[in-house]
Amino acid sequence: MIEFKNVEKIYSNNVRALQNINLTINQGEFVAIIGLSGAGKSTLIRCINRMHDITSGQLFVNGMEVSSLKGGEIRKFRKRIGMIFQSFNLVTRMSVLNNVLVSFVPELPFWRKLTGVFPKEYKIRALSALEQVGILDKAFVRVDQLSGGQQQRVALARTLAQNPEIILADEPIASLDPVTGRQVLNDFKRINQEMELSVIMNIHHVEIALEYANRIIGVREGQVVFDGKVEAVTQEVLDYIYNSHSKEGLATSEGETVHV
Ligand SMILES: Nc1ncnc2c1ncn2[C@@H]1O[C@H](COP(=O)(O)OP(=O)(O)OP(=O)(O)O)[C@@H](O)[C@H]1O
Repeated sequence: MIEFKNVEKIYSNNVRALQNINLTINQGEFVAIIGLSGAGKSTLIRCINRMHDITSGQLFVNGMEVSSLKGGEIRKFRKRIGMIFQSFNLVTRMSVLNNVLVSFVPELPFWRKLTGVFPKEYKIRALSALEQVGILDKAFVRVDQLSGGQQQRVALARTLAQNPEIILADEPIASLDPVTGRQVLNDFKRINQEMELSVIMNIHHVEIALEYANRIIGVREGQVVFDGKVEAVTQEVLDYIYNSHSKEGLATSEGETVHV
């Protein structure tokens, strides 16, 4: 479970990227965070794995207060939270398998780090992660020979090899065409359902967010202005999240959370 309690994030340039964030995300949810560019979506996601420190309030992940973690604790904590980026973050001149194996490097003893020899058990875990995303046959292919969609699957496999409880995805399909993007999100959805992994994803394509997520969080000017089920997202809600609706307020028949 992820809990934000009155979270605020002010960057060093005094930009208040998040304010009064109160959210509870249960294990196994598939959440899409939507909002205009600059609304605070990436900041919200990146506070969860402490890529950014919050300024005030409290943020808990499975009961652990994220701000209180130190040194090695942060490393261990991050292993439980996979992160997927728009740009895939792969080493394109290496093979698919080696890109997945790289995620184990911090766990290896020094001599193995030097020799680059991975234990069999790790190779099996890496291969099985590739199988989960349907690209086992590409294990020995160099990443730069793959399509964008296949590369994003390698990134997902690298994350899955760590057995995470949560996957944070920052615009995972922004570099892909809509058809390939949907194929990648089909993997996210299947993994979310089969493994009960939580998926929290920032996304600009609203129609795709509504198609894949179970819950939508609308962020506007650093605040959560909508939090509810996909079915409750009306045009009026979208207009409000995307700023074209006045700040007068918004009522939903579903009793969803709407902050004004
Ligand atoms: N490292 C940073 N230092 C200072 N200000 C930042 C930093 N990162 C983001 N901001 C500011 O914080 C606000 C929220 O940015 P954030 O990247 O979270 O928005 P976003 O909704 O993810 O936008 P986009 O959809 O364009 O990625 C913006 O005003 C942005 O300029």
